[in-house]
Amino acid sequence: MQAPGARAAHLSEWQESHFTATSGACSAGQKADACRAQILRIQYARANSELSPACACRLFRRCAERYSAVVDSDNAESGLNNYAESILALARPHQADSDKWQSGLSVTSVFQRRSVQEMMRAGAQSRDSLLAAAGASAVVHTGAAVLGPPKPGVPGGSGEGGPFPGPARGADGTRDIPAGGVSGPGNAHPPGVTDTPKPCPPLSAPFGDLAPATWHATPLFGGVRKENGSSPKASVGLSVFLPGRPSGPAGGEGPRERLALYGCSPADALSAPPLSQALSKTEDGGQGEESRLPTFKTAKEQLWAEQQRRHGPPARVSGSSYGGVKKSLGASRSRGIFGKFVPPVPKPDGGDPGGGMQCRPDGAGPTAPADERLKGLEPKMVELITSEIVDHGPPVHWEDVAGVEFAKATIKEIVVWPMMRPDIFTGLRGPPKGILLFGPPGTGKTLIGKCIASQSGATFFSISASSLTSKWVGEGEKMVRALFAVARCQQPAVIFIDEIDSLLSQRGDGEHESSRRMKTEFLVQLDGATTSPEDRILVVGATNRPQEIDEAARRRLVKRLYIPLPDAAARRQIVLSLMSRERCRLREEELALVVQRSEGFSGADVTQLCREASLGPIRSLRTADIATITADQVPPIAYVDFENAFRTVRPSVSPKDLELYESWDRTFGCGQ
Ligand SMILES: Nc1ncnc2c1ncn2[C@@H]1O[C@H](COP(=O)(O)OP(=O)(O)OP(=O)(O)O)[C@@H](O)[C@H]1O
Ligand SMILES: [Mg+2]
Repeated sequence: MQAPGARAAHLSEWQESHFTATSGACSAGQKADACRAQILRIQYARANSELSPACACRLFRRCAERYSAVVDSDNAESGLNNYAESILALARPHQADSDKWQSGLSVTSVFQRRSVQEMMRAGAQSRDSLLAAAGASAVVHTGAAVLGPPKPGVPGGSGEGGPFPGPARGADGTRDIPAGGVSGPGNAHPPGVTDTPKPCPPLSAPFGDLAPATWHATPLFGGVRKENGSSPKASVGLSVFLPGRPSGPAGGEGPRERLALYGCSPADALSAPPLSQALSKTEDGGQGEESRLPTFKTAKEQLWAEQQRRHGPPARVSGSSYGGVKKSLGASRSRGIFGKFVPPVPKPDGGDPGGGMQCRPDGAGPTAPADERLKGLEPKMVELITSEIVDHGPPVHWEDVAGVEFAKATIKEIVVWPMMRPDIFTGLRGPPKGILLFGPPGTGKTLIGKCIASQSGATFFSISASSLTSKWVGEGEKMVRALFAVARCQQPAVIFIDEIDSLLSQRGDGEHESSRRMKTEFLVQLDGATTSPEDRILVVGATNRPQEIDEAARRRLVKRLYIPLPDAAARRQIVLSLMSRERCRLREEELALVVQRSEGFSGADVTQLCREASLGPIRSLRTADIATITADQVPPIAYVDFENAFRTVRPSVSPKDLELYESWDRTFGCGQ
């Protein structure tokens, strides 16, 4: 017996949960919780003999009815079953991600699970005792009765004959006991078979309905009210993803139908996300099923299989790794699915945009170039060009280059537009094939080169002439030939030669033989590239010593653009751009002062000035503070830091040098 105090507390709990379960102010979840708590309390009270069996049974039934009304109601406010609906709707598309995914749970297998059998036994036992006490007229021992929720819409759907909901009810208020129905509580067979066998409702497909068609499969997890095959769940699943389409049973579709419905090709489906791979294994084996289903292939595998089917065994590396406008030739680029070497040139028949280099079957590298134009070149050299000379730098935009508006406009006209509309830029309008960017050091010539690389969409070969002369001593001549040959195979192409003066300086008596040969070769190639009308190769040279360039080369670099020191607006743009990445408290008039005082600075000098100024706030700190300070505690850059920076940063270009550039520009330049 309980103490009076404990009993009082017990009573108040009863009242409280009864209020919660019936109150209109409580949410459906709270009501369900209260009902569950009440059921537990009834069991507890009955076990302590506080309630008579009949009373316990009555209370239990009422409570269970209330509970199932909440759980099974589709009403978004008063019921919980809407959650189940949405979860099922969410789960359904994941099944569609993979053709062969299916749950390990099926109508048959779920009843063979030990946990389900234990539940069935326990449920049947307790129901037996309660129903017996209440004098119920029918006993139902079907697995579906245990697991299946009551039928909303059927009065007393939870079963007036007991607390456990059942799948079907006869007109007399007792449950249908199917023919051949399972009679024992521990029976692990599937639920009863109806007299007229019906196909499985397709909606149970997400949970792996693989039961034979003769089973009248009662939905295992509730919520499906109609069992006539036109379940609302099917339309829920489809209406989410296929608005406007006639809803039909999703589970009944074959893979092809589903693919067609979802508007993707089988190839798309094969390249489905890894989720499909993860789901491709059923929970409890399902190996037998797996062997009947089409094998899942990744897009890569499929591509490889198709290539093998079409072209036979791989004698050469596929060029399919080339894809974008900017062709990938370098070491850092994708090298195809199995290939070690990415051939740099297209097949002569044009069928394969990237193929061209024969690979040894052992994958040890290229043997002989397949393209006629690469014949006679050392494959090693071709590969060097493709891996080292093709540009890989971060993208540079036109806005990153401050000032030099005329040069930028001209380059756009010569490089970008002809690439965009080669049909317009023909004949007289044909773009020049050689450009020379000249001007004082640090004015952005190399930067412009990088910008052309990013923006032109052509294959961009960037080489420093000094590396040609120093790195490949004695081989420079071959290198130059290989460079132009590869570029010819990779049209449209831009060859950017930085410090071109060291390659094309005036030929003199004291010159080394190999250097002279290389220079001659360059001129020959430049001539070929610039005179051949069908070649779409642009050579861009940059130099800060234009006066040293051989006149023969100068003639071939027809557009000679002066890249001068930045004017005030350009200097302002550089400062603003650099300071925008830092914490800086420069007022407008202070910025104007910085711009004014940096007159005569090159772009590189202005950059250096800003670097120096940015160190000012750090220098103002004590050494001890530097060790402990957080990044946000560093004081912002102020005008005083620029004042200090001006003490150490001076212009790198002298007025005398400037005079030389301007005079050369007046003589040979193509500026306004
Ligand atoms: N017009 C500019 N706009 C923005 N930044 C510039 C500009 N000019 C120079 N710079 C800055 O100076 C740096 C050096 O420029 P760059 O290497 O392009 O000069 P360069 O003209 O090629 O010099 P050199 O003749 O010595 O090779 C750039 O990385 C950039 O930070
Ligand atoms: Mg440079």
